[in-house]
Amino acid sequence: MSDPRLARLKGIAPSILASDFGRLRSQVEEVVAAGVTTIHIDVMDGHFVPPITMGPIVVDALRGVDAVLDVHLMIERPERQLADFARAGADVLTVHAEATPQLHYALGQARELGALAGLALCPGTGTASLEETTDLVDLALCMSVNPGWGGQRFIPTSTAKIARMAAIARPGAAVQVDGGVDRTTIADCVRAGATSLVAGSAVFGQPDPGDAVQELARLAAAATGTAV
Ligand SMILES: O=C(CO)[C@H](O)[C@H](O)COP(=O)(O)O
Ligand SMILES: [Fe+2]
Repeated sequence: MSDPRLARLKGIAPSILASDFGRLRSQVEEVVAAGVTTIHIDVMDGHFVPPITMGPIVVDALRGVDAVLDVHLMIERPERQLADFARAGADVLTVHAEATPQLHYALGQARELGALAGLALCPGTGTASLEETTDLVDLALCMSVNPGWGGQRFIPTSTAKIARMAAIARPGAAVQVDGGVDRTTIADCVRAGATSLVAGSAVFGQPDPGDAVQELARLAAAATGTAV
């Protein structure tokens, strides 16, 4: 039987990186009330990418929110931290292929800890690691910017890569795109096969995040003729 969290991974996944951390919980509840079923949490360690953002205590602070907590680990050797994030309430643990020589182990570990396992690929990384591990991958993440910062421009070649990853991903897996997803890029991502659309600036950078998320969802649905 398919994990019920996979169904909730569909649609817009607001990234809290662009939120106002002084009122994090209420900002998250605002987008959940607007229909969102996934919250994207960007963890950066100052090594894999230069910035340092948040750790398990922020995941724990969002415990009980009515959404899948989707944790994008931009950290080196993520297998060493997976248990802490799982204990904090992560539903999805996404690791980067570039961050560990133990990718197969890390994906299996994420599942053993009760989370869905995600595999992220940077823009310069090919899809071979997804081919090798696809049976273990619940979420295939195509980075459409170089990881590390919100508010960057979408790299246009990403749409072709989304399609390649969607073709490799196991049936039922989420295909996620992250970086520069906004009103102008979202339709192409959906047409290419993305089922989960991370948006930071295009949601929390807007005057009304609830309205912004609903507009993005409308554009995504219009791109396929169905709701995503
Ligand atoms: O993983 C990330 C950056 O490394 C973020 O999820 C992503 O950049 C979202 O921000 P925006 O929608 O503003 O591009
Ligand atoms: Fe992210």
